[in-house]
Amino acid sequence: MPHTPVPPVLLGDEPGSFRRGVLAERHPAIIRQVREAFPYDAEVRRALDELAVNCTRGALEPLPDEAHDLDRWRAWGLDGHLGTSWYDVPWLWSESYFYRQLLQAVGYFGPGVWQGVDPFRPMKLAELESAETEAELAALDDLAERSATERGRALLHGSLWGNRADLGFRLSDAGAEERAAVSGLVADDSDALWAALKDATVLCLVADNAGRELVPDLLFLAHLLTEHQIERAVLHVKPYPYYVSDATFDDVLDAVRALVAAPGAAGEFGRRLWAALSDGTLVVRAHPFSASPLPYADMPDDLRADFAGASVTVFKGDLNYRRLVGDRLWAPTTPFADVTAYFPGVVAALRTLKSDVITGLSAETEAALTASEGQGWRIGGTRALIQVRGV
Ligand SMILES: O=P(O)(O)OC[C@H]1O[C@](O)(CO)[C@@H](O)[C@@H]1O
Repeated sequence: MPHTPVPPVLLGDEPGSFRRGVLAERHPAIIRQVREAFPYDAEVRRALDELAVNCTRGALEPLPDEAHDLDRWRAWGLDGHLGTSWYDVPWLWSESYFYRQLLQAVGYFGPGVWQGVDPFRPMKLAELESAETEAELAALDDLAERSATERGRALLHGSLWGNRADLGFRLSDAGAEERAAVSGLVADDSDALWAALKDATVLCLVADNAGRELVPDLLFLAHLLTEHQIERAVLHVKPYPYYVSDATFDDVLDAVRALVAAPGAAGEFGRRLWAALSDGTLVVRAHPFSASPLPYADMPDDLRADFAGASVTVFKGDLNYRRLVGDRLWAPTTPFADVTAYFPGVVAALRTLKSDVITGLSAETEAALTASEGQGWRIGGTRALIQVRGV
């Protein structure tokens, strides 16, 4: 990035900022919700209550000596942050460690009966089984009449706007679901994406949320496989529950099973996905780095090799975008190509805007957004983009 000034990494310390609100208000709200999700025993409830106090008023505490991933967190910088206020370490670090500590509190890593029980599963399932999801699946029947090109474009946009479905975001912004999406994209490289997909063999999709985002992601992959636009899809999910609704392998199975059980075109998509998982043309990976508190510029070699082997890698959602470009307050006109120059191969971002980080806007777009909304467009979840580098 020869000419791009690099702003500092975002912290959550600025009073009144969206980021501080996430740490000070969203995190305790998530703990309250988790506390009600299952009949947790007294030990778990106590651990959750302690975390609720610690994460808003205290400093980062260590993981247990026997934690299976202690060395990994140390390699990611744990020792340098212990004893520091949650507000004074990088925001991404603070958020990621919060979810790791939440899973510790509920006994997710065991030993014990709560081992492997996703504390967010009731919320995820409620969404997957909702009337909204049912209506979205029923709408697939109309798509069947359209040309493959039109279907592809509709499914790409379904996957993009599926990113509005984010249970963590809705928890702290109750009006998010009702606010109308603004259909014009703030950046639209979709032609470049289709051009890259024309000669593609392998597509990597780095998933974001389960349920109403993962379902359209899977539909998009099924379409590309069915139309022989790609030979293989690699779906990266989280290795454990994270940011409330982020997709894990269990969520992939729930989504595919829901599709298979659906009537009409949705059921056909489901059977296509089932077959693709069985024959290895759809592969799911849950790399530990997918839930790391670090930007993708710091990814390990094996993950880099995975992305390098893909014709195109698509990053879904706001958090993945923050990690792709670096969690920094870039000037909005900073070229997306500059901040992703480190990435091996063609990379695309499909994201609705739910945090301050943004790159790749034209000066005109930034001026128009700011004139109409101040800085609210950055975090409101009503705006979206498709950005591509490397075609
Ligand atoms: O599900 P997404 O799109 O990654 O969004 C995650 C949300 O959490 C945040 O990281 C804030 O915690 C925002 O970036 C966004 O509101």
